[in-house]
Amino acid sequence: MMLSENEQKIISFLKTKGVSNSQEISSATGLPPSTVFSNLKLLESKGLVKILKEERKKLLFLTEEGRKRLVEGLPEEKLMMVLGGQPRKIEEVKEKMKEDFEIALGWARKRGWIEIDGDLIKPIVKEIQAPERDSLRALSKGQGIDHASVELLLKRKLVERREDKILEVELIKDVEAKPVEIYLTHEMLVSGDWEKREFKEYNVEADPPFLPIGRTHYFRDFIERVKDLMVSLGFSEVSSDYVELEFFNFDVLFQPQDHPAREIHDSFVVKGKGRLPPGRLVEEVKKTHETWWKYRWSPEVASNLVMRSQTTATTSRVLSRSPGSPLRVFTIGKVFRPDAIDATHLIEFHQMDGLVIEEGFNFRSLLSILREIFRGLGVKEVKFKPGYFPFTEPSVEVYGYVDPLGWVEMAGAGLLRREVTSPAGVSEPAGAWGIGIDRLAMLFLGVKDIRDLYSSDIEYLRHRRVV
Ligand SMILES: N[C@@H](Cc1ccccc1)C(=O)O
Repeated sequence: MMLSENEQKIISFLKTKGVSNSQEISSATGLPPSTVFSNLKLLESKGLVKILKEERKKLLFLTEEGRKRLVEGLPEEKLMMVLGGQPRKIEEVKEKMKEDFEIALGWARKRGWIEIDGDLIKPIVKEIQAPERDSLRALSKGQGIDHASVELLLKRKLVERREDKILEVELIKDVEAKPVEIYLTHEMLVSGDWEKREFKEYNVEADPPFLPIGRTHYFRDFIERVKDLMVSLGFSEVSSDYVELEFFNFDVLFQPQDHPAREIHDSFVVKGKGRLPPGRLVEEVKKTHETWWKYRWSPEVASNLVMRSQTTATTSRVLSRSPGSPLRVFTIGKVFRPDAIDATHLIEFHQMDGLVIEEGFNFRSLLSILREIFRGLGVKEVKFKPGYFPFTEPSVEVYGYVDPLGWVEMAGAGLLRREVTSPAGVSEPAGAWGIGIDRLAMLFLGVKDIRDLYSSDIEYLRHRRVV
């Protein structure tokens, strides 16, 4: 029977134990777990060991830092060495300890090992022993440690919890193995020695170690695809900040300050005030509100800051720059609204707003663009219902048909009112819409809980199939 050096190491350890597991074998032989796995699979295929159990467990591993500290000592231990039982100048110690100085000082003080006196560090105790060192040593030998010690090591980032596979195995056949070579070396070739040696055979069926590859978050990916679609329809992307003036989130969009329409959806208020934009726009907006809504428009209210509650705020910022025509822009990003969080509601979610300004643009052109967008998104049938938004007239709600749910509300849209375009100096007709992106993503990606769209759980993301 031909056994490699690693296989022999494992076999001789198993001879002493009979039954063992991959973790124990790894710490006893010093072989990394992935090597132990592949060799155990090999040994199984040779009929020497039997795999009794294969399970996944969260295990503690020394971090790189932990391995370093195990060998070199913890920073506070080093500090005590540097002091060597004598008071020493802070500057001098700092010089010697370099980047470890701060941490060392913190822990040594916390443990009551030193005291600071003027510009001196004085040792208080002689015998020092950081308990972490023992814990690290025990762990590296595969021994268990108590809960408090684990917590301490985790806190100091000396260990981390990782999920790993464990194989429980039994030695079922005793073998006297003769050594085989794993590597064909330059020397063997030169001397011709290779002819006399035996080499380890390849096992193409052995499990390789699992190598996770980085990839884009699936919701990010979906958003990118929506962007691609919009660009392919001739739209350019625009964006603006999450923290927004009420002015752009509401006033420019003709939502009066003293009207319940302002609270058509609640918004998060941000402390402080923003600055209204220079130029004629503020005057024009004030005039429009006072003429049509008949109240005294307040620049104070308009300067309040909110977390934008709709990406239509970005649209109103574009308008405020009197962009000219023809214009086709879109924006996709987060909006914020207070709500009770559950499987279908979050306090932050995504919208995709669009704006078209074009000579001759009308309601029919708007519906046709919306049809085109939804077709591009994979929604085959759409239906329009009259709707209401303070800034559009006429307004529609867009419903899309999705199996097996039926008709689902997906967007709001309309032609921007003169009261919105005129103050911004836009004289051509303009169409706008806002599409709820999370809902769409959930439907297309088969996600049942909206919170999963924002998940950072590596296991979940790794195993999620991208549709
Ligand atoms: N901003 C509106 C949607 C909308 C955008 C643009 C035009 C009309 C409606 C909402 O959040 O509900």
